[in-house]
Amino acid sequence: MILTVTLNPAVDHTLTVDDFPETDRVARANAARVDPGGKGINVSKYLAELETETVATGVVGDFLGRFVRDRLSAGEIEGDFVEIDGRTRLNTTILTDDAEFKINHDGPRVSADAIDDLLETIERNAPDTVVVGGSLPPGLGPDAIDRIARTGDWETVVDVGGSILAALDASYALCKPNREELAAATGCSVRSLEDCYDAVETLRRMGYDRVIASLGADGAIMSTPEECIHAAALETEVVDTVGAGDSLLAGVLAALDDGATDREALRTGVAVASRVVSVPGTDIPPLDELVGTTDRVAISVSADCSR
Ligand SMILES: O=P(O)(O)OC[C@@]1(O)O[C@H](CO)[C@@H](O)[C@@H]1O
Repeated sequence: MILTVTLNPAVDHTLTVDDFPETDRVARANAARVDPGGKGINVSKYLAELETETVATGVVGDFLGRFVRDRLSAGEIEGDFVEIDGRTRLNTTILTDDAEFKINHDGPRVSADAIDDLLETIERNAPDTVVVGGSLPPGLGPDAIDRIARTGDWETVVDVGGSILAALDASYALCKPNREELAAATGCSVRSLEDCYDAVETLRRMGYDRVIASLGADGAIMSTPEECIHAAALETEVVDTVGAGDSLLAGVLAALDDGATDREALRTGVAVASRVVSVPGTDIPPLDELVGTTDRVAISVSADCSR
């Protein structure tokens, strides 16, 4: 079972406007939606839609925390959260015809005691894999993630910011940086695809067994001890990129859990992400239509990333 940990969950508020707000004018949104979010929670949402067994954990509080719990259970996504005194944050996305703006709140203060409760929760669920996703709320440092990785014999996967990736020092089976996070974690320039290959290798040398870099329109790279795979993105009409990286990771993990090879798993991840960017918010589109699209994901393979 794949358990996800979101240390800083969010309610994602997505507003669609015709024109972006101007100074001193009220902008009117013609569509709005709210979704339970935060990177780990999104991974669980997509895993559940892909029929992979998952439990979402993390720390939630107050009415927005209740919303996260309630919406997950209404969607039949198993949750097992630790309650805190603070209020789960509200993150806002504004979509216009041709642009996307995202404002993320820091989130409530979380104490180290909440991590003790969380560790108990994780152990009780006996996962094979633990995915820690998203930012750290005020009060917690990278050592909270290292504690999670060191507590059990599960494999730990991280989808966290670049500075956190650089600071972690437990053993990690996989990390999934985006382009910005790759640059921040390694100090490498990541303008070209070649730069990304180099940065991915640097990250593997920093101790991550596998690295999957999500590169938006440039697709994704997966580097393993055996090979380095690039998968091109599928052409699709992009409505909202929020959650794209989470869905790529969920697609890869679901396929690996089903016994797929790394190459097939990366193709599935890219196909899932290409579908998810076609809907607003961190909504879960039906993913059964994926059949057939994974074959369309073009891949190229090399013996290693350092070419
Ligand atoms: O502030 P963080 O934790 O880095 O990111 C939080 C977030 O932007 O990530 C998800 C999309 O990946 C959203 O559901 C959520 O609002």
